[in-house]
Amino acid sequence: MQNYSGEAGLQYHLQICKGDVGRYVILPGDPKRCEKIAAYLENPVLVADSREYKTYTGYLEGEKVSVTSTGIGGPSASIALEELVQCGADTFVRVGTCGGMDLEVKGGDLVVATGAIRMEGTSKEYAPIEFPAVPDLQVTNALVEAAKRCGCTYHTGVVECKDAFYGQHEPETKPVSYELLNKWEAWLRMGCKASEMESAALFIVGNYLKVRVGTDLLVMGNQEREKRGLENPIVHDTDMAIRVAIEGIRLLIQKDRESV
Ligand SMILES: O=P(O)(O)O[C@H]1O[C@H](CO)[C@@H](O)[C@H]1O
Ligand SMILES: O=c1cc[nH]c(=O)[nH]1
Repeated sequence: MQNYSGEAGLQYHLQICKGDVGRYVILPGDPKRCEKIAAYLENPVLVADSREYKTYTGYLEGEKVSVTSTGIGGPSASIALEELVQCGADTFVRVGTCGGMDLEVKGGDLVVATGAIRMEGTSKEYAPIEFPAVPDLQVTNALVEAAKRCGCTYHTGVVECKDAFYGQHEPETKPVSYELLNKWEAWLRMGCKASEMESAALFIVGNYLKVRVGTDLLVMGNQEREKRGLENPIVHDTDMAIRVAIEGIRLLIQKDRESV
């Protein structure tokens, strides 16, 4: 590939090299979430800050663990994953926010994704649409176990990924409202838990690159509950989702050590 970075081994967008990151990487969307996550690591160091990609590296259980923000949407998330894998990372937990869809999913709950609807563009540039966007089973099991240990209310199930945030929240205002509304109704009928933007691309790129990817998400609110006049708490605090991701990584480190 053309070397845009000008320096051997330096990744063009993330501005990181081999050795800068650990095998395990936590992936928030928002760069501002990186500090909060890094605070759970031992001796965290900011290793790069480039575009929407901020990277910290520290330690958990004596193992190098990193945090890299992916920005919003599949295009930037896929770049982050590709460049992190080039630097030796192979296990990823996306820790993000989402909007609840299923009526049982309330603001403040967590969702651990068991699959993602590919209503975004990036994953289609990797794999035909028939290929499902599924997370790694070991990472997903670790996140479920972590959610239990953290004592939070969590749901497992399929999340919807799209490119237009306002297509989710104001579908009736869009020229293609007929398509957005009909598909949304189908996702609800299929029991989809929540809507967010990056997991489908991360799962598909993860499958392609043969690395492990899983997702846990804070539910910020639920527009379907709002629509029906049901109680609809709005929650912004991502701390529990972060703690679940950290505990999930700890469990994976332990399991990976046992299996060598
Ligand atoms: O909070 P993050 O991780 O950014 O995730 C969600 O928030 C953004 C939209 O507000 C999208 O990136 C969506 O997936
Ligand atoms: O409703 C929401 C909340 C977070 N992220 C989304 O994509 N949608």
